[in-house]
Amino acid sequence: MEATISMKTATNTPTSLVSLQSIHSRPKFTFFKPNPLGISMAQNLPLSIRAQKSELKEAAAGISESDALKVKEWEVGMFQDEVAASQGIRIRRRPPTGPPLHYVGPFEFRLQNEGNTPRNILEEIVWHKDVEVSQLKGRTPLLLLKKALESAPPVRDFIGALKAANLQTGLPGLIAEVKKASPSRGILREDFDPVEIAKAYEKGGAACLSVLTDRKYFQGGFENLEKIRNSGVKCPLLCKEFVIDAWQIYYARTKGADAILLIAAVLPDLDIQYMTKICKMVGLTALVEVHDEREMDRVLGIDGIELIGINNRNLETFEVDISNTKKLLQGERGRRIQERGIIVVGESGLFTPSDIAYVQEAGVKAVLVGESIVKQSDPTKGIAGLFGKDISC
Ligand SMILES: O=C(O)c1ccccc1NCC(=O)[C@H](O)[C@H](O)COP(=O)(O)O
Repeated sequence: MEATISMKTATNTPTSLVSLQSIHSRPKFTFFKPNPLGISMAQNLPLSIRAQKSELKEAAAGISESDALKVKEWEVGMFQDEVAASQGIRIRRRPPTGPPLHYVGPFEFRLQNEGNTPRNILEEIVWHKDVEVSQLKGRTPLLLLKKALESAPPVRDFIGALKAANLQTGLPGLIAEVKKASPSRGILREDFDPVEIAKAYEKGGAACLSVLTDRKYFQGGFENLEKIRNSGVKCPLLCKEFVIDAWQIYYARTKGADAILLIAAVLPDLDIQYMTKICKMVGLTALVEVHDEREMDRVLGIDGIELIGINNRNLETFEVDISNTKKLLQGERGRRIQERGIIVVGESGLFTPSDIAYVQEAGVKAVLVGESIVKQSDPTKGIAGLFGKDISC
């Protein structure tokens, strides 16, 4: 279906449209670049419009540098999903035909179709995040964030803490997750006090903490990350987010994160490459998460990866299977990981000492655990139960 274009008044005309119109004097060039509110999408433009791209390029010659940059951004946005699909990524960054809201005159109506309905929960989260991040960026531009980095709390060594715990206990270092709810499990803990839980985890021997910052789907927030960071808890903190834009990396650092999650099911190779570099620039550790062999092979093809998480949960179906960790570490992949000194984290669905032993046997040096410990009335005891012994020393 062709993109349906909705514009109520000149005041809500997407800025990208305005800028492209200013490049072109002729009205037929009414291009719709993906914009912060997803009002219209370029990815699925009909071929006739795509063909005009070269014409646009020609017209762009001689325009100002900032307008030329906007044309480039438009081109990149246009092919984003095609590039992702060629790497086996099924998650589309934005609804290809725009959101289901449409306006005719003063009326607003919903028209649901394949192009504006998310195929699964991960895609829904990503589409929502895209709008959320665009709005946040509008309020705090990157330039301001970069300035704020100067007063951010110092970075702690995330991988160092995991290695030290592994050496000390002979067990995988624990990344304990501060999570109130999740799409698959609903509310995990009604009496949710993030700082109290973080302190209980630290007391129980957690090496690092993972803090959910997504509000809509996990009932988390950046205020939780900040509060934990300012509470005196010493464990390095992972910002558990759905990163789709480098801006979020800077933002997480200003809020006191020491590490951040990058999900290979969402991010094409170039994004992972570019984002891991930005992480290094600002001092953050990147935990790059994979779920299947293809994602693992893509990530192993990228230089500078130090920490890989294998998620046992399929984020599209919610199916959990801890043998996934073993499957992805077998044979050549496991050897390459060892050779390169990459630390692997086993993630999701770990409930018992035998689950921990199973993923350790498979080759992980760390585990990321949420549900099984956050649900315990005393999370400190929950950690001892998970490992079958007290790991605080
Ligand atoms: O858990 C979900 O429902 C979920 C849905 C969509 C995207 C991500 C999701 N979870 C993130 C995680 O995988 C877990 O928070 C993490 O690995 C800990 O898992 P668990 O120990 O099983 O709580």
